[in-house]
Amino acid sequence: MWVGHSHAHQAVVKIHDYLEDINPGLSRKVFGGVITSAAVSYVAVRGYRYYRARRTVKERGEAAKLACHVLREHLEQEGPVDPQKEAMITDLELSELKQKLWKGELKALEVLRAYQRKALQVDEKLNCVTEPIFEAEALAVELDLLSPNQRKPLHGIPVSVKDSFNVEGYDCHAGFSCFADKPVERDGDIVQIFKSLGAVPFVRTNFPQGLMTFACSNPMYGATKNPHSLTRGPGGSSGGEGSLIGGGGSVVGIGSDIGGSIRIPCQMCGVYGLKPTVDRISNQGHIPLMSGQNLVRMTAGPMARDMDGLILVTEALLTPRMHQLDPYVPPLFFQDTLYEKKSPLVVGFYTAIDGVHSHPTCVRAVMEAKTALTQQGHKVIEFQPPRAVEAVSNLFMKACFGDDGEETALYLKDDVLDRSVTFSYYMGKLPKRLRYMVSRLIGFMDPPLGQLVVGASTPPRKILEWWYLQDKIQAYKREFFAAWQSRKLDALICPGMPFPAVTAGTEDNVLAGIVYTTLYNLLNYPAGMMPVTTVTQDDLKRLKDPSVYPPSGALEKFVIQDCEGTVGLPIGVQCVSLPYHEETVLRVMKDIDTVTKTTRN
Ligand SMILES: CCCCCCCC/C=C\CCCCCCCC(=O)NCC(=O)O
Repeated sequence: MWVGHSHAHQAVVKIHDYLEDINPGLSRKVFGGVITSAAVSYVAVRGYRYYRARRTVKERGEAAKLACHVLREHLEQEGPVDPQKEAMITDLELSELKQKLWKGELKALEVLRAYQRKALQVDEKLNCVTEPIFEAEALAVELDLLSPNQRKPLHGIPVSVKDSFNVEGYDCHAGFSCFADKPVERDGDIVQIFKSLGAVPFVRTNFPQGLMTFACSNPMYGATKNPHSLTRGPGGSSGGEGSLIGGGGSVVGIGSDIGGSIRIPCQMCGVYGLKPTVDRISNQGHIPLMSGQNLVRMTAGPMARDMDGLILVTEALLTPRMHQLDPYVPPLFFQDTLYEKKSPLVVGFYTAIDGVHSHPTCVRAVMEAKTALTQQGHKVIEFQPPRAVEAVSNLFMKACFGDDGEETALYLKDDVLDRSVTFSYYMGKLPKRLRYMVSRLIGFMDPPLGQLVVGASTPPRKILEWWYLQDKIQAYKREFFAAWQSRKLDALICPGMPFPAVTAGTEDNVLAGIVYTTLYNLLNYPAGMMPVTTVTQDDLKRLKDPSVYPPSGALEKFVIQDCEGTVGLPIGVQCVSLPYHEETVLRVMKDIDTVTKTTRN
């Protein structure tokens, strides 16, 4: 390096001397000209790339809108519809819909049409659909030709798909223009499995740029709204799914989660979802962001409008076919023995994690779930996860942001940046020492967020340090399991996010809330999220009482300030069990749902 540098230096000196010999002052002119042209070319190239990216973003967004318009026109041309029948179809719970399709009382095509129309209608209000999947029609027509004994478990069920999963013939770009307009050749595994089960993937749904935030907006498709309050966000990153399902435009969908992306929108939009153990459901064919990072891995999972729907779909998905497509999915199919076990369970509970206070409705939701489980004969005992904020900061954040945000920055180079990612993008751009100092400053205003950002700002630098990080994660997993075992737990209930949906675009103010969900990605425990209750006026009174909800940090102050208009917003409970015990998670969720569904305000 030094040798090359010294050669270059000598060459410059020689040219300089030569030019000065010809004409004194000429070298300044020549070098000045070279530097100016280099600078102008650099700015021109970057400017052109940015212009091209803006054009791609605009055209991609317009193409998606046009695709929705084309479908709308196609549906209108089909002639008169029976709105009552369509409303009956889209109001059915998943299990009822399945029965009617199985018995032949409903045709796959008429169910698809009802959902296409409903999804477009919901999308007009919430901007949750990115584009329709046109091949759905041919699939439905084919399904209607099958004889009854050829019907598969999810025969004719329409499924919405988060845009970050591969769908043959469509691009998969996560909001980065460098990936736009490059159609993929193969469906992602989970899409393939849904199809092989007879389901009909029919629309793709919105997400935040780069997927690493719980907002839901990107430059191509804009921001998605919450079905319960148009000024609030749906959560993310599977926010398009949450919004569409919560708004009634889909009965079941596919999301992904590395830090809460399935569970957060479930809480914010009042829907049901399951983040499985890594590799219980194949992840092949999801956009490969952070894919070389193996310490905390992204996982695909189902989201549904009702509890029985979530169970039905999970049971259907955990088939031998999944293992055939991806041999790294263990050959562990739906375990009826766990789900149907009659003996009472020991369920731990906590209402808050030290350092990040829990909104009174979130506390009440856990207590209502606790009462429900006790009524069902389970034993519910207190449990506090050890060192949660510290573990997420020092382990999860180091693993997930250990590249200094380089991967995202690479894809975003000269691209259009969405407002939802500016904080992490520019934090990544800061020189390391400055970033560390800024993180410390953030810590004065918002201690848990400061801790998280310090974690992200001090990643492992050498391979040996990565090994040590892996060791520390294993050690934390053992520590958590020892605490779990000491209480003889089968499962755990707790808040999934310690506040309801926040005003759209303000998610950065409450980032520290992610410790509630990311903990179970770090541990790789399966975790489900389900609606239990809604915010009441009385909860808001208690929110403003410092003895109930101390305004100790920036997050809490923001939640109090943002609480106007939150009455009626859904709040859920997170249910957790040991790795590969998805069936226990579902059993606990079902037992809570059986009681709380009837009394939900
Ligand atoms: C390297 C620069 C430092 C950046 C510091 C950023 C601090 C941000 C704090 C918390 C953000 C963590 C967000 C995690 C959200 C995960 C969402 C998710 O599960 N995505 C995966 C998916 O959609 O599949």
